[in-house]
Amino acid sequence: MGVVEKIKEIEEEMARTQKNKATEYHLGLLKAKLARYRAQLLEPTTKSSGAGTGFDVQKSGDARVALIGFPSVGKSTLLSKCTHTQSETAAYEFTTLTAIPGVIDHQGARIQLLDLPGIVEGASQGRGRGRQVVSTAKTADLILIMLDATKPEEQRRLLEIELDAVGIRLNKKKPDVVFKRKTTGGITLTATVKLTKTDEKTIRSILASYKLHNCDVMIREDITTDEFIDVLIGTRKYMPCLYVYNKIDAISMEQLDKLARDDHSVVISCEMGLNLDYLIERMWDELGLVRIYTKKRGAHPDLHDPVCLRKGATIEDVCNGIHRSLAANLRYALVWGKSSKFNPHAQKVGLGHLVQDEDVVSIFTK
Ligand SMILES: Nc1nc2c(ncn2[C@@H]2O[C@H](COP(=O)(O)OP(=O)(O)OP(=O)(O)O)[C@@H](O)[C@H]2O)c(=O)[nH]1
Ligand SMILES: [K+]
Ligand SMILES: [Mg+2]
Repeated sequence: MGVVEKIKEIEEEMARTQKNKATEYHLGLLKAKLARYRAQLLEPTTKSSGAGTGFDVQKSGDARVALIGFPSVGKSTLLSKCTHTQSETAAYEFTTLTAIPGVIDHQGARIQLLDLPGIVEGASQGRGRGRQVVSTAKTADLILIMLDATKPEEQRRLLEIELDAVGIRLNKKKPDVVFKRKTTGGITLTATVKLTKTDEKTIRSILASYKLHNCDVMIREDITTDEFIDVLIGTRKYMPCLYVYNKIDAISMEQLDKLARDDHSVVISCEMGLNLDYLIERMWDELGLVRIYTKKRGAHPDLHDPVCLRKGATIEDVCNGIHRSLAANLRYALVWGKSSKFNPHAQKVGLGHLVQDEDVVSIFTK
């Protein structure tokens, strides 16, 4: 029996099994087994099989955003509207057959927007170009799930299931669990909070099913069994995501109002150019980019070409963003702006100083 059939069999057994306290343990084991088979499916078996490898598109700019959706929801139309790149659009499905990159210039930052082929149900099990699409999506900093506002709401769930099956966790934080393999000493399991969604017995048997007989596990959050399996598998990707409902020109105000209510959703019409600027603003916020303007001694800061970094960046990152030998030769830096203790005056800082959006930085070398 192939892996796909085994997966199907387990899924059927899970669907047949009623969820209650008595079956919780058995379901936990099934879930662990399922996760193992899915991981196998995603590993390339031979070099030429292509499974697990994405489209070969060079990363460029300061961040990458990937467009995922069923066919004909308007992904290529969005790329063509927001960037200078034209991607073929048409009323028939699977118009786009490869990854097409475009660039959005926004507030001095360059965001790469990747148009991708539409995916179909079952994509995670190898249907269509699904696996290639999702592997490429994993290389992005933000996912835009594009949906057709005129289609049933269920399409969103179906897409989420596909992404979940390949280990992409949307808008979720990594579970707060410390897991350490050892060579001897058995299993030490501690929980600093009360576990209400799973229990010690389930966790121990899952560890056993993974042949993990020596390890330290410290659980610091009320996790589910699935979240524990994610920690064990370790290759999960936790990614921010916006749900973009397109074609709002074709729905009623009542429907629109309902779709726009969700925290992570943005409603647009590519064809009518509605709300596209707002979508870019939201992408900017989700990406959490910071712009740092550099200033040479005695000159005005360069406001046209900032160094773009992630929230949490330090002076060291700023140095590396300018030239790779700079950090090693830093004497000190002067910083003006929100991160300066003496704002509006400059503060003298070292490599570890955290910078903030729109800071101005002068670097002094040895
Ligand atoms: N009514 C309406 N139609 C739209 C809108 N945006 C795109 N379309 C139409 O939707 C159809 C599909 O658009 P595409 O951009 O090719 O969709 P896609 O998601 O790239 O499709 P595939 O590449 O086949 O997966 C085209 O006929 C577009 O004209 C919109 O905002 N409103
Ligand atoms: K299309
Ligand atoms: Mg397309």
